[in-house]
Amino acid sequence: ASRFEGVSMAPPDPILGVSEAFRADKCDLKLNLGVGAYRTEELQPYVLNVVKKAENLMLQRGENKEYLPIEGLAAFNKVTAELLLGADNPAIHEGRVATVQGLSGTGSLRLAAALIERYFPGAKVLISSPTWGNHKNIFNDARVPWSEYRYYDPKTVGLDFDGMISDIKGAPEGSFILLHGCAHNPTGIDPTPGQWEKIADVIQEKNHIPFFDVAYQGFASGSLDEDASSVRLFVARGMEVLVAQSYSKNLGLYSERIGAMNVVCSSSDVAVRVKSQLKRIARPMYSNPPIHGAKIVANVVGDPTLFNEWKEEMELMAGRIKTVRQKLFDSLSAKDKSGKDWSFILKQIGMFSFTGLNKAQSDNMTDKWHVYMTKDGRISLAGLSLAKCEYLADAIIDSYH
Ligand SMILES: Cc1[nH+]cc(COP(=O)(O)O)c(/C=N/[C@@H](CC(=O)O)C(=O)O)c1O
Repeated sequence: ASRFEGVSMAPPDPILGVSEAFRADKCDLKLNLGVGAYRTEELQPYVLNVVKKAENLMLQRGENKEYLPIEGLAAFNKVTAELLLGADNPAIHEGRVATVQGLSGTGSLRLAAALIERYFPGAKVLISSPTWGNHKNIFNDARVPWSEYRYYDPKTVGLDFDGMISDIKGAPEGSFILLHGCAHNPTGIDPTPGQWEKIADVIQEKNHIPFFDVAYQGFASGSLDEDASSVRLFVARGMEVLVAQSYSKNLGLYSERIGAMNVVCSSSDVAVRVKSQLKRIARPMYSNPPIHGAKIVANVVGDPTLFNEWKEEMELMAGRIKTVRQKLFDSLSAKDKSGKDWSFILKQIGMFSFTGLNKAQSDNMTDKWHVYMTKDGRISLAGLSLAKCEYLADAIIDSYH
């Protein structure tokens, strides 16, 4: 008998497992609205033109394959902090930002979780209810206790702002509050600028530490600066802030695993020490990060022409999702005779729409209509074409009623 006999079968991942089921489906009507990955109107994966141009540049220049430093590519770390905070941000000029290249958003969140586990024993992380399917796994595996703050209100299909504020107020002083910088996953519901001000107030009052997950900068509104405004608000108030970044969606670098962990500290002396400890955590975890994605980001942002072209392509991607969102709303409104108000779909932002379908109804979407989505009722509009909106509306209406 095997020595690994005691190893049980792990359950499929709630998000990435959906793509596996989709691939196994032979029906040609099938629709993958599971993973948050952009597809074109032809439902094909999309490699941005600027990425291809940057890669051609890199090939011409010839690159060696030497190890990167533990903290990653310096040119990348510079531009990623500037993209997030604005190149003129005083925190950057005062050397108060500790930035380490991470294995995309997931790896960056994991680095932060390890730092919290090591230096804030007993501290809790508060995460939104609901939140991205992998947040709980990351903190569980890093042995960081977490609890939830109210976020989604099924009655209004909107933000339970009062519940959110009271749960953040009620948390033990000095808790980490995990916030989605923009395009909240899975609800697509973001606080208004006024609500962000109040969230910052209560976090400051309670001496909590804000911890942003920024996986969609530029992808939500189409503007890099607008989508970073929540983070910049907290930094402008002089708060110390943790920010995990990902270039999976906004630059389409999903499998390059390129992201960053930024810790905005109150002094440069502290930032230097924090960075040194992030390196100490990274070295035994994966030693040093992959170069290719970091070079692409540094080359795209470092060249004004490529940078502008990237911004145009981001607006195109965000724009396509907005038209698909509108078309889905129009199809649902035209077809549904029940008088249900579907306008919540238009109020949501980013890649996802939180349909309110429960698990059984989501199962019906898959079993009967071959529409693949996550069981919390989330659909990725990035995987939807205008041509398929009517079909999807039929499936949703059939599953709802
Ligand atoms: C909020 C959020 N944070 C971090 C990540 C991690 O992405 P990375 O590729 O590690 O940078 C994702 C990915 N979300 C999509 C894909 C996934 O689940 O991994 C999703 O929600 O479908 C997020 O939606």
